Amino acid sequence: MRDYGYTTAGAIYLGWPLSLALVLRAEVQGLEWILIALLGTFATDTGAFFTGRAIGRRPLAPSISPGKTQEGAVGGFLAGVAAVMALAFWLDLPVSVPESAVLGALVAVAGQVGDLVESKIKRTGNVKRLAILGSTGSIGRQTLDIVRAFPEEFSVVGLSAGHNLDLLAEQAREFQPEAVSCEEPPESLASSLPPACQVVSHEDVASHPDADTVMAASVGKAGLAPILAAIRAQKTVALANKEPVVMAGHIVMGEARRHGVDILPVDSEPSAIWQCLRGEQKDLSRVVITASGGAFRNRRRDELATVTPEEALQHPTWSMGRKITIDSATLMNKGFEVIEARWLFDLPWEKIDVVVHHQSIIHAMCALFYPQRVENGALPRFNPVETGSLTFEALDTDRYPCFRLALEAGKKGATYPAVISAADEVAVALFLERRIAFTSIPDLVEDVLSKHTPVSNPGLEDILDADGWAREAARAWTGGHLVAAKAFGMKATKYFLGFGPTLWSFKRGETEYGVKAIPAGGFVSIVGMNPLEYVPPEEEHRTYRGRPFYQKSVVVMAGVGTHFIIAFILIWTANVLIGRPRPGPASA
Ligand SMILES: NC(=O)C1=CN([C@@H]2O[C@H](COP(=O)(O)OP(=O)(O)OC[C@H]3O[C@@H](n4cnc5c(N)ncnc54)[C@H](OP(=O)(O)O)[C@@H]3O)[C@@H](O)[C@H]2O)C=CC1
Ligand SMILES: CC(=O)[C@@H](O)[C@H](O)COP(=O)(O)O
Repeated sequence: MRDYGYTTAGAIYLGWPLSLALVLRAEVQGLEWILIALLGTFATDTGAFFTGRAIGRRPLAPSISPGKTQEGAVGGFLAGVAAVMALAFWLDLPVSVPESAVLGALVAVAGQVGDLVESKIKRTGNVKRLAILGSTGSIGRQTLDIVRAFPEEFSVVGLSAGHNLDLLAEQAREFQPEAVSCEEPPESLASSLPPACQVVSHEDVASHPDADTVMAASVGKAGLAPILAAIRAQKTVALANKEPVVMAGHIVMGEARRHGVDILPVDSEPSAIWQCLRGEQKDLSRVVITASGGAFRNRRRDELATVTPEEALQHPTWSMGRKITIDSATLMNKGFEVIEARWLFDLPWEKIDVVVHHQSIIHAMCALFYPQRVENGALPRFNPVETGSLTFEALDTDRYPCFRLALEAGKKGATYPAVISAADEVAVALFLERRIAFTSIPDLVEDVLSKHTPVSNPGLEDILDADGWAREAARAWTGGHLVAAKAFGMKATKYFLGFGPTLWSFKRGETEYGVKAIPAGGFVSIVGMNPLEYVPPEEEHRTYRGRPFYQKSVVVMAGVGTHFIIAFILIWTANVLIGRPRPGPASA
């Protein structure tokens, strides 16, 4: 009965006023009167939005639409009246100035009341108002596909992305959010957005007053601050972005408890656990997380040193973003999921097991519709006959050092999880840029972890410090091999200090030297570092790969030695410029 009621009311609410437009159109100057109604409403909305943003303080109707303010309502009213008066004059309508003012007032009030009614309908009808972090990524785009498929269930209030501004602007034009954020200067985006859409910070998108649910789908550490902002603003968080929980699980979950916020896992493994448990955690003896085994599950270990990023990005069952796909191939992703499960479900480590399950069937994803489950016709139905047999195998942890490292870091706690997350982010980026081999990912991560001085019971500041330190240490890992390479006649094509966009460079001989924007570490590119790289036959004798083992070792060790020298120079400089603390008299 209720559904019939809603359907009939919807048809009347939309159909009846629209039918009046047809009646109006048939009148003398009908088109002009319709224009007055439309443009007057548009001016009211725009005036309310900008006034509210600029000086809005006092809420107008917080239980219906928390984003609207009394100041905005006044600004909208004045803008509506002014617009209708100007239009009436310009379109030469048969009304006096006072009559056009009254007409403007009616349009402005009706427009704002209509807005509130719409908000009330959305609230009553349980429309979820989403802020999507990482909207241009794999999970973000899938989330928007769901919004497209179920427009009556969701509205989009905010979108946040990194650097893909074309797609972000396209999404904003389609979904008309109130706010967007990105990692580029606001002016590079603002002109391609709809007029009422503002560029704000990621935290502002996540805590937008009109949003009730935040889909956290940015990658790596980028999501940490926005997720905390969402929790503190008491939004429900649908969590795909696992790294913030890995880095700072005790802080994220502690804040969620303190603010009474639900964290709904989107990542398929914790989501499956969550759906099985449904709040019942008593007498749980074991949780099993499945691992696909990643892109190289059928490769021999001795083949892994030469695999390319393109091969590593071929996940056997999923199409996902680049970082998680590489993490899946190293099984760092599985280690992170164990840490994530430990925090999300408050489980002791010994109750979480991982098994290899090549078919990746034992998973689920339904956080957006929580607490309901909704069938999505766009997805293929599970067919057990077509799927065939499901297999489960023990995980060979020797084969996947990253899994072991993640678990060790998780169990040690302190700032180690933040360090492994940061070092892994850098290592994966370096591998994707072909600066290190696939097998160097665990070497780099282990080396950075081994150099870390942990802080126990870390606060957010300690975690951010550890993150920054680990990133620098990870970037420095590749630098400093140039001199030795040249000494052996290898062809070094680039030697840069720093990472990211090039600030300044010059070419001398066959090598480009320069400085990049992010002042941490550096790198050298030597021809033939990747055994599969194509090199013209006449240059083969100058490749890294063609050199005897001792020469390669010297080049590698020279990099390490350079780090010592840089560290020594930095400490010496600090001693000279700042001095050293003198022990004072002992106090009793
Ligand atoms: N893909 C999947 O199926 C699954 C993913 N996850 C997790 O979900 C998260 C997202 O994964 P996925 O969608 O694959 O990743 P993608 O790489 O496809 O997308 C990442 C998103 O984050 C944005 N982003 C990157 N850097 C920043 C930054 N500094 N500030 C703000 N936004 C940024 C990107 O923006 P832009 O592209 O504009 O630069 C993009 O929108 C990860 O933590 C992953 O582990 C979990 C389970 C499954
Ligand atoms: C789709 C999803 O949620 C990923 O976490 C996926 O499960 C990765 O699987 P593997 O790490 O087992 O390859």
